[in-house]
Amino acid sequence: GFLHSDLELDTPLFGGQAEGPPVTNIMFLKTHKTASSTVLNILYRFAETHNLSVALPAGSRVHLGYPWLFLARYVEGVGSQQRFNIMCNHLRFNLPQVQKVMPNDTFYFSILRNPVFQLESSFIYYKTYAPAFRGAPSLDAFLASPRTFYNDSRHLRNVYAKNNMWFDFGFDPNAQCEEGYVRARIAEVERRFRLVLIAEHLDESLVLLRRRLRWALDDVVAFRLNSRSARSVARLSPETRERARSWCALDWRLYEHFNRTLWAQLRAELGPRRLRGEVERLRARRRELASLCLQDGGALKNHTQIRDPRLRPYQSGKADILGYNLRPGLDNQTLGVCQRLVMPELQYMARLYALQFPEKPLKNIPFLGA
Ligand SMILES: Nc1ncnc2c1ncn2[C@@H]1O[C@H](COP(=O)(O)OS(=O)(=O)O)[C@@H](OP(=O)(O)O)[C@H]1O
Repeated sequence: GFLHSDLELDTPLFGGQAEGPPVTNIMFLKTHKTASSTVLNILYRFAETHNLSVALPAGSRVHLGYPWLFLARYVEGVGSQQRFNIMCNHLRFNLPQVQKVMPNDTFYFSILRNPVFQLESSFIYYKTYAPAFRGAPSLDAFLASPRTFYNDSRHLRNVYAKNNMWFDFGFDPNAQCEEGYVRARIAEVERRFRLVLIAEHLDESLVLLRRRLRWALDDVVAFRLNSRSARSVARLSPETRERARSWCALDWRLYEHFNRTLWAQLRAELGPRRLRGEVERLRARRRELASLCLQDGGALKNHTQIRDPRLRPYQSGKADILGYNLRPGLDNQTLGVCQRLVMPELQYMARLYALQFPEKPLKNIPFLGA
């Protein structure tokens, strides 16, 4: 049918440079509020369609011990099975423990977002959860006097309020932004992570990811997941943006560095013309899949508008998290493909858990009333 009509989609596109089998051992450090759920969907789909094992949270847990530093025992089935192919749920990075779960040839990658917008998204999403945000009437107010609100930097729920991406990499979010320290940590990330995607340039990032993993085009096509309605996004004044950059100075340094290296790699490996062509192919395929799968031309829907409860994303804080309705009347095979493309993280995790551990109790997704 339609999904398999374009043979070119399955062939490598990068000439001799893409030789070899697709990479299947992958660790994605899922940072917070950075488009990481969109990337996770890509990895879950690849794992499911290629029958790969995923290092899923143990028991009823929904993440890998976050915000505690990751430990191997947070993974379901660790010990009974030697190693896993894919690891991509939220965790705080801790290399020696990750290595107990993942093979030696694992490809490590992650994603960063401009810390100003990452913080703004976190503020709304964790508004009622993080004590530092709970007391602040707005992000402007929080940043005008952060120490008033962020008065307990050791509170575990405050990890979302300062240098949260730096924290996710396993580093101290309250450290001084001192040159030697920052450079040493960035060098550490560079040594381990073969690629760091940038949310602002996600399509360019995915072109590079696809090249590194030697995957087919369809493997990296994804719809935007976990986005907020315009109503729940705050407009920030230039002063607030500047304050966010200095409040999250460690995140800012990390972001600046990897934004620069992403573009250096794109220039060196593809060049502007080829990159434009690849990005356009990715977007064209996304549009094609959107018109095949999604109702109303792919319009984002709030949770009351999403008919199928299994496709409703988890709601948090003051954020209005959007999702999609599928076109009615899809044949079974197309329906399966489309459902996987729009399935929210928690539901997809529960699905993979049930497939991988049929003997264990199902993951309970409380907001679905399951
Ligand atoms: N394709 C693409 N390009 C750019 N930005 C994107 C994309 N997909 C998701 N997003 C935005 O990422 C935010 C959600 O991030 P996460 O999925 O990492 O959040 S979470 O930590 O897993 O809850 C969320 O940001 P906000 O809308 O500002 O909250 C999404 O809109």
